[in-house]
Amino acid sequence: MAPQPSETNAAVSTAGVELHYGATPVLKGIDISLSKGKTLALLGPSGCGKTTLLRLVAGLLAPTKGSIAIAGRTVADAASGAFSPPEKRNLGMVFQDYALWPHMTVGGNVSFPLEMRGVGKSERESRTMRALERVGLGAYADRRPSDLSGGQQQRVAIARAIVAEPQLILFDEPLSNLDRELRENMVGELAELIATLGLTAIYVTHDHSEALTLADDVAVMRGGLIEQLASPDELIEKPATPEVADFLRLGGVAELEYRDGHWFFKGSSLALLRGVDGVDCAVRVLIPTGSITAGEILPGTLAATVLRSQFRGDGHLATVSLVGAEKIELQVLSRAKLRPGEGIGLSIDASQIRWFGKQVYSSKEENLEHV
Ligand SMILES: Nc1ncnc2c1ncn2[C@@H]1O[C@H](COP(=O)(O)OP(=O)(O)OP(=O)(O)O)[C@@H](O)[C@H]1O
Repeated sequence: MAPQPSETNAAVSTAGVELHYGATPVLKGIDISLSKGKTLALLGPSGCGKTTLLRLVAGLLAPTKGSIAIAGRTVADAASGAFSPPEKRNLGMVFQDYALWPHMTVGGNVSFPLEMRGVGKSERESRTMRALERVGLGAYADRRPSDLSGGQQQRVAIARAIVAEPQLILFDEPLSNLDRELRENMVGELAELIATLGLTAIYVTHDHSEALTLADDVAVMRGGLIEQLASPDELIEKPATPEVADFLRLGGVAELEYRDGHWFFKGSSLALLRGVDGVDCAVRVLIPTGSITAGEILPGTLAATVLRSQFRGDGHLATVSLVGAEKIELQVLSRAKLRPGEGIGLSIDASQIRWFGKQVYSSKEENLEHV
């Protein structure tokens, strides 16, 4: 029997969804369930299948296998061939390029979905004004989109997406065309708007900070699969795999091997920790940025060389490589500006290291005095 969406009372659910282009699988079995009023971010590198999944939910593509339900109603099912087109799914959509009609006024753009639904003129006008006011553009109804800034145009697109009060809003990288400062402001505004209006939303992005700011749940995708689906707090506390930790830039991922009572950086004679239990094996670990203190090279610290450094608001975030294990790159937050090529000493708190693999080591390991 074909897999069915597991939670039929979810706002959106997918069960075993696959999408192939010819013989190439792009999505390889996606199961998600999103409750009403929640925001799910689809996060992952370019080409991992985020937009494809969004287009399947929108009804712009049909799954090769599996099924999709919106508000408990099956909208696509590969086994039975059932398929509802986008206009029957009661959705709002916001795209990266805004997709506003240049020949229409701002008000005309926003009221268009209501016209499509056959809403009468006076109700259309009042709902359009309400939607524009909600995004702070009440005074702009008679302007052309080309007279507005990028950020204002994207607000118009959001007003158009919410005007018909759809049960679900789909965002496809809506802020990626905006410059960094505007994007950072808009993330906060969008999060507030989603919360105030109680929207249920799916939000595609490749920007981890956008996803962690906006979403109740984040699906980290890789190669057509969901690597981990969890709340932002859980992802940060307990990334399931080194790939998730790396993608979320939680710190440096390193492979360690156990020899002679010590954990060495793989392929080097540089030991990170003293091990308590002697098990000859190799594991990958996350060394979180917050576990590292940078200072002078002193006895007891690990020597490192600064590769690059960027100011990020609460300090200088530097990428450093370890002397003696140059392939290992770690991220260090420093109050002082660090210059490329500069040598620094690192102290790493062993209790904060996250070990990936079957065994839990951290409580048994001890910091090593480096020389
Ligand atoms: N019409 C198509 N025909 C063949 N392959 C396609 C088609 N559309 C997308 N793909 C492939 O499917 C994969 C997933 O694409 P998708 O656009 O979903 O990725 P994405 O995670 O949204 O990436 P990006 O962030 O770059 O938009 C990519 O390898 C892409 O090349």
